[in-house]
Amino acid sequence: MQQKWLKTTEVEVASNKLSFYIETIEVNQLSPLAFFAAGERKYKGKRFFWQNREKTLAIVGLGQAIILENRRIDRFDDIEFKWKELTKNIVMEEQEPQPILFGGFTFDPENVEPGEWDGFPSSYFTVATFQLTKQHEKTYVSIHLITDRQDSSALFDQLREERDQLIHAAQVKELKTYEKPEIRTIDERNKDNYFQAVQSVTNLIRNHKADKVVIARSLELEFKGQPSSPQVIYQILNEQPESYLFALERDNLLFFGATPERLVKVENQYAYSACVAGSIKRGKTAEEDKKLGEQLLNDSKNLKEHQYVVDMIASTFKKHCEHYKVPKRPKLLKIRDIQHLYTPVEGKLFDHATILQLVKHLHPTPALGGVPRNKALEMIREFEKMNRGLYAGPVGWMDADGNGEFVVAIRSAALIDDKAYLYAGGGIVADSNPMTEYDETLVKFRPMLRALGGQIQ
Ligand SMILES: C=C(O[C@H]1C=CC=C(C(=O)O)[C@@H]1O)C(=O)O
Repeated sequence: MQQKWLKTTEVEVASNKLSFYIETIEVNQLSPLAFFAAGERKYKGKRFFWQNREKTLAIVGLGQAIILENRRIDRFDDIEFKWKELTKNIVMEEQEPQPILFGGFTFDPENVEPGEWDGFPSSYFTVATFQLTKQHEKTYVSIHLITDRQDSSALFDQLREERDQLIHAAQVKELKTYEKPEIRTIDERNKDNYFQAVQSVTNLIRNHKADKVVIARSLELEFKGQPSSPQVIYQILNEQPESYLFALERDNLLFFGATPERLVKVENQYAYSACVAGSIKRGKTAEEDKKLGEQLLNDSKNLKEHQYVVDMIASTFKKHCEHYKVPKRPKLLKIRDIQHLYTPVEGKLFDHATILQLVKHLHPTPALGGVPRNKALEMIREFEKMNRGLYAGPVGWMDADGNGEFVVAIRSAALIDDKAYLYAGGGIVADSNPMTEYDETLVKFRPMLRALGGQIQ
């Protein structure tokens, strides 16, 4: 095992007498998934995984140096405040990977529907005890210890030993291939309610009660046996490498997915977002695919759905940026099962603007909520009759300098013991048709369903 020592940093955390110890080493040849899997025995339920769309960054977390969670109305501000407190004395060198806060915000903290998300807080973030960062072909492993104990050197030595064991396990074991899980049953939960919800919402939109509302539904899969987290992450790594891949464990729940949709990325006070709304399937041949793409680019219903998202994201950038740009027309975003209308938006943030303030104001965009936002949220609560949990919520990471990236957690599923819950929805406007919307959810279920060993049509 070749390792290059960087340094150990001790930082006093402002008001609560905590110290934040950080030690980072550079390591050779380490698969992020193998590192994640090395934590199976000791850290199951306390891990996360991230790979960006460009595949220039992978982050894995094992264990929890600290958990920041809340069930508050001011949930974004609360997490931001606590993270700033924790990190305000941290000074890192430019090339050094920083400790990151990883987690997510649920779609709607006011939703009280019982189900698989019972007990889940409306914000859930952690700093990992062991953080692997793979960035531009270099891999680092950091230890984070946040403690109020004065005599933590023995504890830190123990963590060093454990880190070396984890690295060793991840390096020497052959890169494992995992079978797909075996499904026993698939249940289209509340299918009748979905059709009714789409119909009722369409009628309300026609009566000018709202302009657009996104209605979703879920599938329940039961497996023969219990799939493991590395097993299902392996499948999305293989099958959806062109998407953002994320996985977050909390006790026996694994929320994971492969989303095409960035909510916001901030790098050195520049912000990047993406409007992704309006969909059509992929063609079986290149010719058919091109035709379908052209059809989508000229379809007034989809263009309308898309424009609501562009207007909202542009107006948020206007409030937070010195300058920003939005292309006039959408392009196509083609991923394995589906093509979307896509408009990237970018801008230079004002000095005081932060990634979490952008997340707070952007979520939910009309790609997942609707227009007007509050009316759409009320209608989703009334008609959807399910709790989205983290589905369609912001999931991602940020560092102490305020850089980070959050995606919209669609094309996702919650895996709990021998069951998985898959989620998909679509934008409803005045000329929506329930059967077409239903078919679109089938296409959107496909990536997660295939990863979990099933298929539709
Ligand atoms: C709500 C979902 O997709 C959104 C993102 C892209 C396209 C969408 C659409 O065309 O309706 C949705 O707004 C989902 O995948 O569950």
